[in-house]
Amino acid sequence: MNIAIDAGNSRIKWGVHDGNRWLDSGVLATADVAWLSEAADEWPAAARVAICNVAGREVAASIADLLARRHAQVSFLHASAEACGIRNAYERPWQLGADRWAALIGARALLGSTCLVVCAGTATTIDRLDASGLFRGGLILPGYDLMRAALASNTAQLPFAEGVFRSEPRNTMDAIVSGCLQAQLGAVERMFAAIATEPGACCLLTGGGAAPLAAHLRIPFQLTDNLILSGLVRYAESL
Ligand SMILES: Nc1ncnc2c1ncn2[C@@H]1O[C@H](COP(=O)(O)OP(=O)(O)O)[C@@H](O)[C@H]1O
Ligand SMILES: CC(C)(COP(=O)(O)O)[C@@H](O)C(=O)NCCC(=O)O
Ligand SMILES: [K+]
Repeated sequence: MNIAIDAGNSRIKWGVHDGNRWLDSGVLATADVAWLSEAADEWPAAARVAICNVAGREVAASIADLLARRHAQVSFLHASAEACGIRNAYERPWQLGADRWAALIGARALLGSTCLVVCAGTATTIDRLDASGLFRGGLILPGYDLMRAALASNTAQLPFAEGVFRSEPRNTMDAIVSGCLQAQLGAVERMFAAIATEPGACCLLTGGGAAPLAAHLRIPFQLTDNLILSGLVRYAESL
């Protein structure tokens, strides 16, 4: 039995996996990390726990503390030069976010072909994994909600926009929504253009902000819930 915990900048996602399927899962705001202990009370005590955390030391310490009282086998995943059949071409491999590393491990377990791994969370990351298992590099940009929030908080006239995606927006709300979405989509599609001719090239899309991107992407893609959690299970199984 494995428990996977993905602590992101907005939300903590967790799941209990029995080797074949997810038995239980949940989501909470990262600010409410203390509530994770309620969920942990229900987890099987003998399970291995694998965690990726990009939400800072305090969140890591809170999670480690609440698990120490319940689970003996707790491992935090950190990016490295190589793990689970993936090699990391980052200049400083350990600098790569642990969530991106977990997503790459999850992607490799799902596909053997070249792919783009897109995690649409607080930030959007767009990572290139080749058919040999080499992570070649990737992009970090503000997520779609963060882009809209940045406009709202740094301009006098722009609100946090709830508009409609249009090719030729003719009001402020639609212009913001369309601009921020086009920025996300354009980055993904431009990165995909570099791998499009490779056999089986595909884009895996995950994260809380995946749906608005999925609605408009013009490349072959798979929406994959739990990509990061699946990568964590794979990592836990490799220990
Ligand atoms: N119900 C929701 N609560 C919070 N965020 C949501 C919700 N639905 C969609 N989102 C979007 O999902 C993002 C968080 O996704 P997630 O993958 O959990 O990110 P992170 O790993 O950065 O915490 C938010 O920035 C927001 O854009
Ligand atoms: C890029 C991220 C902020 C994404 O975090 P998220 O949106 O999932 O909360 C996180 O993976 C991170 O802090 N990475 C470290 C820097 C890097 O990956 O190069
Ligand atoms: K992300």
